[in-house]
Amino acid sequence: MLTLNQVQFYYRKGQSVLDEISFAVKKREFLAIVGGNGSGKSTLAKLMKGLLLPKKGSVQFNKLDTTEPEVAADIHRRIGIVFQNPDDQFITTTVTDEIVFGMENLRIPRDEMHARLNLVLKAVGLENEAEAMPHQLSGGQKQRAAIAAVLAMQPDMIILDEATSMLDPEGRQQMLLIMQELHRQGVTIVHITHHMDEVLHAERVLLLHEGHIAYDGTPAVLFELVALADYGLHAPFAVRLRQSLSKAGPTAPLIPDWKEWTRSQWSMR
Ligand SMILES: Nc1ncnc2c1ncn2[C@@H]1O[C@H](COP(=O)(O)OP(=O)(O)OP(=O)(O)O)[C@@H](O)[C@H]1O
Repeated sequence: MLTLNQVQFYYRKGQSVLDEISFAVKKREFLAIVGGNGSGKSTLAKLMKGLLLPKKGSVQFNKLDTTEPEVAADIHRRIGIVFQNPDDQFITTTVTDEIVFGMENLRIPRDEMHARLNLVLKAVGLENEAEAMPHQLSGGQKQRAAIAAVLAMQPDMIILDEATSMLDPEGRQQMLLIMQELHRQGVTIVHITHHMDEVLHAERVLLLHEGHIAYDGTPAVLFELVALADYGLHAPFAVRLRQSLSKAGPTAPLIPDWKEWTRSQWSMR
């Protein structure tokens, strides 16, 4: 569906941000992309959406190069993106207008637009906020409104670029449930995050480090075999707890020494 082949990108010549990036996102896949600060995740998201073009190599959507002008319009409709800061993505004054805006650009007939509007509001649980102004919404509601606006275009793929990072635990949980449901319905999901517990929901994870792919595989193997601390990351709480308990062996007390355990977790960071 989306193929990156030997991609290199820099903002300033001689200062490569991404190098030799090759991977393919398969249709209906749930892919997570993780990496420390400045590892190139957002840059990669923009290359995948065709908002940036590679300096070397190629990004192809359904075998067509993102450098081709006619491919840009197709990608605009078929790959949606939701960014980190919900306040940066609203251009209209109500949730409904925000959702309708993209559809008007696509010249969707009025009846169809109305049907899609109701569908996407329901999908993200914002039926009662249809006429609300975006700035009146909570952080989680804003991100759900942003997803609804993207969904109304009926994309094949949604890229969420740290879209959960500014949300409280409940907001994050709701977003994860929406991602899982969309994935179940056949939408390809690319979830960029630094919350490692969210990676557990993905089928596959890419670890970016200093502009290179350091790992491409299942979350289970990543947590089991990769020294995440070397990449400025640490495994989810549940995985670390299990590893600590299994290290302690079968004779370990049922209630672990929490003080000792917490100390060891902090020293891993
Ligand atoms: N518009 C820009 N102009 C110049 N340099 C940039 C620009 N955007 C990003 N960079 C640089 O590119 C590198 C990768 O940044 P990017 O935002 O892609 O990383 P990231 O992994 O998403 O980081 P974070 O997790 O901190 O958001 C960083 O060194 C950053 O300073």
